[in-house]
Amino acid sequence: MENQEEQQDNTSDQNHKPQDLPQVLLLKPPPVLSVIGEQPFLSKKYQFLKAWESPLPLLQFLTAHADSIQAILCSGAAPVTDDLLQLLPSVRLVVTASAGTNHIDLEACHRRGISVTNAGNVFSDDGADAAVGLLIDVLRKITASDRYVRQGLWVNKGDYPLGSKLRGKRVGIVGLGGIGLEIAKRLEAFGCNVLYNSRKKKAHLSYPFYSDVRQLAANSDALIICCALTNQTRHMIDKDVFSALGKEGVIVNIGRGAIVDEKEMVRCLVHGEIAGAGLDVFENEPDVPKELFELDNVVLSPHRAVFTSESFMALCELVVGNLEAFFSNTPLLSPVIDV
Ligand SMILES: O=CC(=O)O
Repeated sequence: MENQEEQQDNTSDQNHKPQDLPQVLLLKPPPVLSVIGEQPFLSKKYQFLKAWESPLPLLQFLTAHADSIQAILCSGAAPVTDDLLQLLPSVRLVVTASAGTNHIDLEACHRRGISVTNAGNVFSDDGADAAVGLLIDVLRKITASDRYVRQGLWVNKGDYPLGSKLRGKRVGIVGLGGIGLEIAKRLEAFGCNVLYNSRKKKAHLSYPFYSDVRQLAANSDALIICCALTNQTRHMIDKDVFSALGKEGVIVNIGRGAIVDEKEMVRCLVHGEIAGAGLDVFENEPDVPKELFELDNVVLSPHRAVFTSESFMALCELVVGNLEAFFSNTPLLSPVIDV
C-alpha cells in the first residue's frame, strides 16, 4: 500500500477537482473503507460517493449522480441489484470486498457489460484454517470442555466425556475452490480421507468426486460447506443430506448460512439426528437460532472465518489494486466477470 501510495502520488493530477475524478459509489460503509479511506492518494484519484452521508434520500442521491458513477465498491451489506444498475448507466465495475458475490446480481452485470471483482484468493488460508479449526473443535469438544473447566464442573462432576479422533475421518468438502483446496491440503496432513462435491469434477485431482451432495454425505463422517451461495446451492444441504450424513455426522459451514436449510439443521441437532456442528455463517445474521446456544455439540463463530488482520490488509490492497487496474486499463487482479 505504501509503495502504491508513493507511485500514485507522482502520477496523480493534483489540480483535479473532486467532481472531475472518477466516481466510485459506496452504498454502505464496507469494512475496508476504514483502511483505504486513510490513503490520501486514493482521494486524489477517485471521488468516493458515500450514500449514507448524503442528506438526500437514496433514490434522489443516485439520480443526482446517475451519469457519473463509474464503479461501485461494496461488501455483503448492500445488494447490487439489477434495479440499482438500471439507475446507474455509467457503471462499468463492481468491486466487492468479499469472496462471496451472492449480494451482486451477476447475471445483470454480465448483461450490462459490467466487470466484477471479488476477494480472489486472499481468504483461502484463513478460511481453511478456520474450517479445520471448527471441525477439530466439534470433534474434540474444545470450546465445550473450556466451558466445563471455567464453570468449575471438572471439580464437581469429574472427567469430561471423550471426543472423537480426526485422523481417519472421511471429510466431504462441498465446494473445491480456493478455500476448499486449502482445507483438503490441511485435512490430508491430518490423515483424513478427502472427498468432494463441486459444480464439476476437477480433472487434475484424485480426491473422490461426488456430483450428488447426498451421496457425498452418505460417504462422509463430516461435511465442510465452503461453496458459493447461488440459486443452485440455496438450501442444498437439506433434510435428505442430513439424514445421509447420519447420527455420527458433523457439519461445518463457513460458506453462507442459506446454503443450509437452517431450520432443518437445528431440528437435526436438537433431536440428535446429526452429531454436531461448527458454524461461522447463518441465514439471518447476526441472528443465530437460540436453540443452538443450548447445545454443547455446536461451536459458533460470528462470520469471522476468513478474517485475520493479515487477510484484511491483503483484501484492502486487492480492492485498491482492482480499482487502479480498471481505471488504468490494465488487467483486473481478481475478476469474477471480466468484460
Ligand atoms: O464471508 C466472507 C466473504 O465472502 O468474504
